[in-house]
Amino acid sequence: MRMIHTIDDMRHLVGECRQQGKTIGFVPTMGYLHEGHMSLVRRAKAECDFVVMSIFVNPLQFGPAEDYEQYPRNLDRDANLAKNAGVDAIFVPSVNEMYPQKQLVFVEVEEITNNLCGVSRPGHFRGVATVVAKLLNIVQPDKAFFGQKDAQQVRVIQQMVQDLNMPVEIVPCPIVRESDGLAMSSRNVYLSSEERLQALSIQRALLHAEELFKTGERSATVIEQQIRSIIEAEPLAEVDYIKIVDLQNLTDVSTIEDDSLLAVAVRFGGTRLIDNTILYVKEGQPCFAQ
Ligand SMILES: Nc1ncnc2c1ncn2[C@@H]1O[C@H](COP(=O)(O)OP(=O)(O)OP(=O)(O)O)[C@@H](O)[C@H]1O
Ligand SMILES: CC(C)(CO)[C@@H](O)C(=O)[O-]
Ligand code: BAL
Repeated sequence: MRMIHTIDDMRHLVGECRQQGKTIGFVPTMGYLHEGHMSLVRRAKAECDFVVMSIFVNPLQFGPAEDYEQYPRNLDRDANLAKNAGVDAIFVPSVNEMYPQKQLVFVEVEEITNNLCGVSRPGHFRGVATVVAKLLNIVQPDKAFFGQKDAQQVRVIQQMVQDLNMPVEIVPCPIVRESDGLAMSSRNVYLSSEERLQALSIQRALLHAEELFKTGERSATVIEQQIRSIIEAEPLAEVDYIKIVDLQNLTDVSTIEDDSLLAVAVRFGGTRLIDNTILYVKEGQPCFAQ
């Protein structure tokens, strides 16, 4: 596996792959790898000849009071995991390599960033869209793989690629969970054992919501209230949001008449966790993640 630190070297490697007629799959991450990331790699390997993973904690997507400095980092561990998973190259640029001077150009995705994490984390999606646009320009993949855990992020990237005519297919991949149901996240390492135990209420609440939905409940308010009461029964839980939104435009819905996203963000201690499930109304193909 190659470890690449500069944009020039990355472009050179990608050029070689192209000359050999290989398709390129790209898995962007912020590192501290877990099974969720590995599931993206497996999908990329199944669908592409050459797999590039980026590991870059992007300062542009963190707010001033957020955890940019504390974000867990361990390049040796990540490089080993990536190599064992069959990643062909990791792209590990420095902040200076990605932002050598003051960035004056940003990608702003409107409307679908006006809800959910876009409200709690002002500027977050501008930072995400901008760095993903840069990474896509550097790696020039045929396909890029994103986790459904960050459901709003997937929608934002899909919209960016569509509106800016970027020649890449965005592949959403299902949420991977710990055996007890907690969605895998690099931030789970921040949780104390008590916080972690109480965080299981998120998955319990989502499963309860799915059951309600399956038995015919279509009131978003009823489902949201029941989820809230399950999560808030945990003394350490502080709900940021619990929302059912339209799957395409991410606006609030009151009655679930179309495919919808049930998304939650909850803090346990200082750790903000997100999770979600899709409530499909339409028969047939899921339109968001397979
Ligand atoms: N549990 C998971 N299942 C599937 N995909 C995941 C999971 N966790 C992260 N991913 C995906 O991996 C990619 C990189 O995410 P990232 O490096 O931010 O990991 P993370 O664990 O989500 O970190 P954090 O939530 O703490 O920021 C994203 O596309 C993200 O959606
Ligand atoms: C897509 C991403 C790598 C951009 O920094 C990040 O938001 C993430 O890890 O989900
Ligand atoms: N997984 C999304 C990256 C972030 O939380 O900043």
